[in-house]
Amino acid sequence: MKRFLPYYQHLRAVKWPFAAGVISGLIYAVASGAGIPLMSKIVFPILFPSKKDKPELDGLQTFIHDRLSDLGHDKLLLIICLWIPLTFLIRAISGYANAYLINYSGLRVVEAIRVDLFVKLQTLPISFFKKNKSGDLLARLMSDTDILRQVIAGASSDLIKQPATLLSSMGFLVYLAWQNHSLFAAIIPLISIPICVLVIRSVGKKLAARAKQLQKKGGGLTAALSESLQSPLEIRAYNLQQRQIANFRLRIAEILRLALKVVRYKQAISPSIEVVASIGFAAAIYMGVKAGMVLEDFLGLFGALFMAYEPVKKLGMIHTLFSQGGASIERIEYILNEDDTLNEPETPITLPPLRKAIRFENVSFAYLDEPVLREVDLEIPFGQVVALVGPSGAGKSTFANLVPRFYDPGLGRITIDGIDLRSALKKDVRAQIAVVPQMPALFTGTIAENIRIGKLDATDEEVQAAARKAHAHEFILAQDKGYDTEVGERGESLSGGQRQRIAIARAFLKNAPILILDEATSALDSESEAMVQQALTELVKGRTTFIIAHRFSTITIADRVLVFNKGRIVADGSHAELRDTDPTYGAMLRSQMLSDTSTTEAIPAESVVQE
Ligand SMILES: Nc1ncnc2c1ncn2[C@@H]1O[C@H](COP(=O)(O)OP(=O)(O)OP(=O)(O)O)[C@@H](O)[C@H]1O
Repeated sequence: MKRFLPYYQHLRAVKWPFAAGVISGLIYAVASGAGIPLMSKIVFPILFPSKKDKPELDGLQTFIHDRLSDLGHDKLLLIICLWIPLTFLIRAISGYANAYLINYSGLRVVEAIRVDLFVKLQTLPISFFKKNKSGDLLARLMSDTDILRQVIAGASSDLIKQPATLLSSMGFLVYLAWQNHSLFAAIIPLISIPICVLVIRSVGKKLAARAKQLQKKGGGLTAALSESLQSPLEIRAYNLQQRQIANFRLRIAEILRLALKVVRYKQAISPSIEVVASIGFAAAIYMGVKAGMVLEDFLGLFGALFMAYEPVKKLGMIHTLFSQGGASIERIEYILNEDDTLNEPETPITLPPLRKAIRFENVSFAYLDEPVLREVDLEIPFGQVVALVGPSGAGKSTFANLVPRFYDPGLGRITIDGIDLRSALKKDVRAQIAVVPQMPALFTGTIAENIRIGKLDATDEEVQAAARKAHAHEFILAQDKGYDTEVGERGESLSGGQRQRIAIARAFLKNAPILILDEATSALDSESEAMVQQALTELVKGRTTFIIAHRFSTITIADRVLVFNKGRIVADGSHAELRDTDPTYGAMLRSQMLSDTSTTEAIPAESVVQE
């Protein structure tokens, strides 16, 4: 329960509906807790003949009793017959208002938590997404917050109403007992309430453990599902359907097993409380009769006891809800409390556009323990086009990813015109960089909207000019609706080359002084390849460019080549220099020529590098 308190701060935004909800809960409690037993205590004895001459009443009760008696039997009967539905009407309206308003407040809380989670996910470093599966994160954002909504909505409406009902009926019981000594013995069965609490606590604990496992498995299932939905090609190409189905069945069966356990514990609470309560009732009857209790007193006692056990039962259910919700809170907090490992500086320095050079000063970096970049020390003057080559896993992408601060160096520093990247805001660093990834992501929306990502306020003319420079204009016009063509979820309707050209158009539009380009490893068709090549030649002009090169054709547009091997730069120079002086690079080129001189334009660089 304590764990949920911080989230109730979101209620500040809905304080009035929440307050109205609480007040209706109190009205509900008074109407049901004290109203009904009160009727049976004061009113029914007037209407129904009893063995007892007159009920024992206190001053106020006698006053009410006398006024009611003065009305006459028939009139009173009419009033009571109206009073009963009226009491229930008040109970119904206040109960409804309470449930609606508290649910509304609960939903607003969940809405705020979902937004907080999303905001947090936008700021977390890339490393967080590498270590967590997107499906699991999705489950935390959607299913866990939904469970939280159920908890807040389910619990909140009762959280005020039920304790208030319990208190009012218990207060009434104590009051009755105070008035009538014979009742004292009869309220002793109330000690069965603590027994109920014990039952609730122990079941709640078990339920919490199972709920935690269940939510975790649920996250795993969503992750597996999203993986499966994202890889239809591989699944079919490798005939993995049966394996996927078997895997899915296994997960579902495990989830079913855990879900049933949760249901068992959840459903056990109410009947257990009823059994304990029925023993309490039986004890009340026994002790009441032994103490010489009269029917009117017993009716009052019975009503109040009934009203007292109902909230205990409901509170038990709330406890189970909180136990289940605790597991979700834990999973939500995993995201909310994640530290941003790429801290912003306390007093950020304004980063002017790059004019002179980017420097890597003795930079080393490790994702885990093993360094993947070692003592990299170099300067890249403004406007230089640098090709990064070397075997797979040599550290090329890691090197390029340090420039936009996707990661920070473990040792050493990277500067732009002498300013350490870590002393500027991440958004300012990234504003200077355009990135064209290997498989550019296209967002849901039109082609124009996808290009406009480079500059959100770009005019249609600017978008088209960028597309022309990227050699994308023609194929865009050939689409059904030209620039207004919707691209699919992952841009599946476009070819790899077309997607790259849209990403290049984005980069043209962004017009940033630094460009990072990760070439597509898959071969583009020769026309697309030529288009991309032409677009790139244009794009790199006047920008400091890093190209993770997979094609030798790319090296021809580079001023400088960095050869990576096992995290070190083992050769650094122009294509011509390295070709003549560096044996590794020379070997790379020779192997390429040996492999097939006719396809030199499309041979992946790393395929010819021997470690
Ligand atoms: N997020 C990560 N967590 C842990 N290790 C990683 C991570 N990303 C990369 N690595 C490891 O770091 C090393 C360098 O990887 P990097 O991607 O920089 O190589 P690369 O030269 O770009 O390779 P490729 O050409 O295949 O993309 C590899 O051994 C890789 O397994």
